[in-house]
This record gives sequence, structure tokens and C-alpha cells, in this order.
Amino acid sequence: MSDHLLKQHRDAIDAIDQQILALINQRAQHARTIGEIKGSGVVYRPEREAQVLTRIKETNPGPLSGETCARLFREIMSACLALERPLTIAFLGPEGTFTQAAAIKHFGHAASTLACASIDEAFRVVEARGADYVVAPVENSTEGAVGRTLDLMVTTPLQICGEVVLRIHHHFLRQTPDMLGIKRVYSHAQSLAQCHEWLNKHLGDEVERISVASNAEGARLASLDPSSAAIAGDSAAEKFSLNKLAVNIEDEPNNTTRFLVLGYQQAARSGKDKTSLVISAPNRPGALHTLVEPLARNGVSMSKFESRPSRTGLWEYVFFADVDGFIDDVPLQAALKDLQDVAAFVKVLGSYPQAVI
Ligand SMILES: O=C(O)C(=O)C[C@]1(C(=O)O)C=C[C@@H](O)C=C1
Repeated sequence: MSDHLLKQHRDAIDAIDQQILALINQRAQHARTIGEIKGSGVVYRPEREAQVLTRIKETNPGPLSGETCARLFREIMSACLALERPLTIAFLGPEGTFTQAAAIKHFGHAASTLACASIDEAFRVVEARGADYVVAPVENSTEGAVGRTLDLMVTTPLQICGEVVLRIHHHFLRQTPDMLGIKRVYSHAQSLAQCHEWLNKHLGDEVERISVASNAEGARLASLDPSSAAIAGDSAAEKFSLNKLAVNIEDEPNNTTRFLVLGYQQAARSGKDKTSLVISAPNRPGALHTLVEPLARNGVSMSKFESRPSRTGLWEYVFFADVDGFIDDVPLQAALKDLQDVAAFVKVLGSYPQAVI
């Protein structure tokens, strides 16, 4: 390529960058003014963010993909929101967990993340207003529900105001760049389970599989000991400077985890919303049918139904349902009214925009 042609394109890029810079700052100025209008009210508006990202994806002319553009705008909005008021997001630590990656995917890099020792602790911090929102894993496509998050949602005063769906890629990590002399492999129990076929194929029986509190903790332990390895994701690999001896070792190629965002906030309608409920019925034959029937009769479609032993002892089981639509939709209101007549307990956990990116 001629130097002349290269320079022409670079000059064009320089000029465009200056325009982008000016426009981003104009946008930020509007966000700052919106922040002043909101005053001391909540600044984070999940429904508006979902609408912005959806519009970007739908109107993107390319050649960049819609997903890529949405991620760029995710960061622009994150920076604009931080001008209004910076947010703090509690998550199950330590640094480098998939939950932290989900928090950053949802709120962008301008939000601060606060590592907590347990999911309980992350909820508690937000309940006590020590952080603005909590991001907690709720289900994995391979391993199923995260029981602790479900249990906490029954009693928390927080509401679900968003969801994040994250593709989970596990890597086999080690201090040394080879597979020799491995005595143990550390990871979270769910990650060990999600990679068990790969582990069976590539490691002998003598290699101990040790479950620890998080993948990031496993990576930290492996970084301290040359005879250990870990299974964890990209951010933990980077944080603890480990070699990736094998990448994407999860047995299920579409391994995804869904996370919920909770805070003292009811999201407004975005146009593409979900509502989560927890319901319970007295323990008698046909009880389950009693709970599902009002939803079906009122034409409310359900995307998830999950049972969980009740921890209060009042009922045998509680059921978690995700349904399409926003809380004040007429069919959903009718279904809830009917449910209240037959269920022993109904709690609306929140209406929130469906994940966009
Ligand atoms: O529209 C708003 O309410 C804004 O504060 C602006 C903005 C944005 O940057 O577009 C920023 C933060 C909100 O969460 C939603 C959108």
C-alpha cells in the first residue's frame, strides 16, 4: 500500500475522531443536565439504557456488528452516568469472578465494583445502602439454579431491575507453561462440574479436584504453587498472570450464566420486559397446577419455572416464575389477582428489561 494512501485514510480517521470526541462530550453534557433534573432521585434508568442499546443494534449500518456497537455505547452510557453520579455494584468476590465480569458487562467500566465474601454479604451491603446495586448469579445453562440467590430473593426488600446473560468460557490455567507435574486443580464446584469431561480426558485420577469459594480464588491459589492448576475465566487468568494451557474447556459449548441486578428501584417499562415472581401453595395434590393455571388462563407466557424447598418451614416448596411482560400489563395484573386467591404466598420480585447485550 502506498504511504500516500495510508496517510489519506489516517487523516480521515483523525478528523472523524475529533468529531466523535466532540459529539461524545455533547452527549455527556446532556447526561449531566439530566442528572441535575433528576436531583437526588435515582440516576440509573435500566429501561432507558435497554432502549438506547436496542436502538443502536437495530439501526447499526455496519460494518461493525450490532453487538460491537452496543458494547461501545454501553461504555459511553456508563461514563455519562458516572458524570451524573458514580455507581457502586456489589458482587460475589474476589476480583476476577464471572459475577464481576457480568457487573461490568451490565454497568460498564465507569461503575465501581465492590467484592463481597458471599452472595448474602453482597445483598446485605446493598440492603444497608453501602452500595447501589447487587449483581448475583441465578442460573447456569449446564448446572441449573443458584439456590442461595433464589433463597435470598424470597425475603430481600430489594427488587430485580435488570438481568445480564454472560457466555461462560473456562480455561485451564497454570503458573508454568506445560501440563507436567500437576497434583491438584482448583475451581468453584460448578466450574469443576461444567468441565468434568475435559478433566477426565486430560488429567489422570491422581490429580485432586479441589472445590474452592470462587474460580478467582482457585486462580489465586494456583498462582502461588507450581504443582497446582486452576479452572477460571479470562479476568482471573489476567489478574493472576497465569498461562492458559487450554481455552474454552467447558463441556457444553453454549455455557451461559444468567445474573440478576437488584436494588431499591422498580424499573419503568422498556417495551421488552420480564417479571419475576415467587409463589407458594399449600402442600396438597394439584397444588402446582393451581399456581400455573391462572397464568395460562390469562395468556401470560412463562419462560422459567423453578421449584425450591421452602426455608421458612411454612410451605414445602416455593416456586420461582419468570413471565413475559411488565407488572402493570392487563393480562399480568389479572393473573396476579387470580393467583392471590389460590396461592399461600405471592411476591413480585420485579419487572425489568430483558437483557440486550
Ligand atoms: O436518560 C437518562 O435518564 C440518562 O441519565 C442518560 C443515560 C445515557 O447516557 O443515555 C445515562 C444513564 C441512565 O441510566 C440512562 C441513560
